[in-house]
Amino acid sequence: MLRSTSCIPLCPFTAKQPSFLRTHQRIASDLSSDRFTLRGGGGGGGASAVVSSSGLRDLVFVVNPQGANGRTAKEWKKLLPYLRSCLGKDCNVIELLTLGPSHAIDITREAIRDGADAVIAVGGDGTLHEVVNGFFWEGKPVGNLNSEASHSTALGLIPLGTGSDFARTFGWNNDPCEAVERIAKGMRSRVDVGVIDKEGKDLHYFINVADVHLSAKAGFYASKYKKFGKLCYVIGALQAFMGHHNRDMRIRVNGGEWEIYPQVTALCVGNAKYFGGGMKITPNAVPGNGNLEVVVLQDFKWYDFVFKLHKLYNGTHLSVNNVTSRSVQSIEVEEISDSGSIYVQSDGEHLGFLPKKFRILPGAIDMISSLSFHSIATVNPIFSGDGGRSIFRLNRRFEATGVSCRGQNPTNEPQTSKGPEPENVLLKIAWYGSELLGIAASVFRSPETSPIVTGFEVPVDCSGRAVRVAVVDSIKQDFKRSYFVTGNLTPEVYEDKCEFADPAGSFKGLARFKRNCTNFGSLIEKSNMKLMKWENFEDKGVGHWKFSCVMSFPWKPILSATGYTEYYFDTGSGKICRHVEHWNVPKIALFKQLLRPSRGLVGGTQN
Ligand SMILES: Nc1ncnc2c1ncn2[C@@H]1O[C@H](COP(=O)(O)OP(=O)(O)OP(=O)(O)O)[C@@H](O)[C@H]1O
Repeated sequence: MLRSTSCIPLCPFTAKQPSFLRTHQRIASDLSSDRFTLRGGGGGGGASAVVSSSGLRDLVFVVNPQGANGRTAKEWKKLLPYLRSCLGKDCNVIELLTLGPSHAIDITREAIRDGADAVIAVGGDGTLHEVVNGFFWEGKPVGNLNSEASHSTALGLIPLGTGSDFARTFGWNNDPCEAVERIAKGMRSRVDVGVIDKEGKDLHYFINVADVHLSAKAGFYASKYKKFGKLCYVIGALQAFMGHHNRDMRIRVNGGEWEIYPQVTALCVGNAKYFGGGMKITPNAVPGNGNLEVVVLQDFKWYDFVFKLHKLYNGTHLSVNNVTSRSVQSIEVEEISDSGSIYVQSDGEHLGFLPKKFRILPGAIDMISSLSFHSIATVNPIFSGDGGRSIFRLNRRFEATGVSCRGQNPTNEPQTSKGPEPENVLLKIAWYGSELLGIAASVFRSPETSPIVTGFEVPVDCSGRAVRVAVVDSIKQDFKRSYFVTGNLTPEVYEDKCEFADPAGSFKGLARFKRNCTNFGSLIEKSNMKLMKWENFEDKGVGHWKFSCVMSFPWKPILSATGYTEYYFDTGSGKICRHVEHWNVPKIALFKQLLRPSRGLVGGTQN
């Protein structure tokens, strides 16, 4: 019986492996405790098991601690107490950390053989991809070794990766608490899986998007820059462009006639819609309709990407010249010159080079979802209770108790917008670009003229902590000085290494924040900032604000938004250690405001 809620140690894997497994493979569980049922592995997997013998459900969480450059491990650690409190009574929560690439495949196989009720990938698309591959062995689905077992193992996902593109198709964001709620509800739906092979050999499965040539090369390079977060996709794309040539290819759809596709830039085979950190590349793909959507970009030049990138992100590129889309059950792709150098990737993981055949396995896996996959025709998921069966009995308890996540008060907490807001790499570039521009512009500006608040003595309590009410009062004063645009804040109430985050990015350091504010302010003619409401919570204060300004560009655009800022207090010093801005206006709308000319004037502070 597995009743483990702690990480299980792992021992080396030595058994026969399928060809796509890479080195460093390990298999789950030194299950020395008699709480665990040990079983010999069949089908060449051989090894110990991760299974219970009680009536409780066994949920195996396969965690990639290296996902999102280590953020997955941190988020997972924070999530565990909540997860246990939600699921612990009805389920065995079995946590298995991967030790390296491909390990998740082995863990998954063993878990399925031992009858786990669900294997849940915790990490990004790469981890999900490996878990999906663990559902198969030598071209067949892995089965429960107990032939009398009545249930099949479901696939689950807690999306905590860099891109987490698969989750976007269903409107799941990277909020792990929502994912836990989904798992607790336990609705299942059949989901299609794509399979890739080369002349019937080297079978490899994908659940999101497989792609060929430029995008695959970009993904290959992007994987080397994950430490830069979502910027890795931009860097990867730039590197892939260097020396890139479009290539003539031949394709065969559903076993029909071979067709020539000249000058292919990229060919994408979608079981779901998004790849590359939010690009809606196969907008008509539905991971439960028994088809794959193939989108081919031909004869694209670098400037086509500059002018059409936004269309690729919002999924409107199918109307662009040289873009074709078709729904297929299988597609074979070969390069005409047969150079052997055309990259292929599946679910963002490098998978060698052409030629390859891609085909669909309809309804191959039972997936834990909160919706019917057949209903995902548009970006917004339609929640449906009839698409699956409930495997857990926690739903009512959730709703009745209103379990809060991370200590947040579900009624008082300002709500960030839910649902999908595709990350826009363009906006990221704009964000970093504007910061660089600001720095460059500041070189030509006269020295700082706005007064800097200094010498404020923060009152402290008997344990040396800054008095909360004084810190809050300083923030309110800073609002009166429009500190967002003047940089004129009370530095004494902030930690020097305070983290500043907004919808586009985050960084640490008060000095950098002040500099960015000042640089931003220098681009503004008039501004008006008002603190509308203040809320106090145990670990933070929340200021709700209204902001408008006229930018000093020749077309005088007006930016206008409401939002709120969370000010987290350091438990030791009592000072602000995190400053998190939330804009109620979607990023893309702000961007549009910036481009819109106006003659308008905004009453308020003259900067
Ligand atoms: N313990 C580990 N150490 C190093 N690499 C690992 C480990 N476990 C898994 N991996 C590899 O990490 C890679 C990336 O993982 P994952 O997809 O979870 O995160 P990500 O790349 O940040 O997210 P996304 O794919 O959504 O952009 C996978 O290719 C996987 O093989």
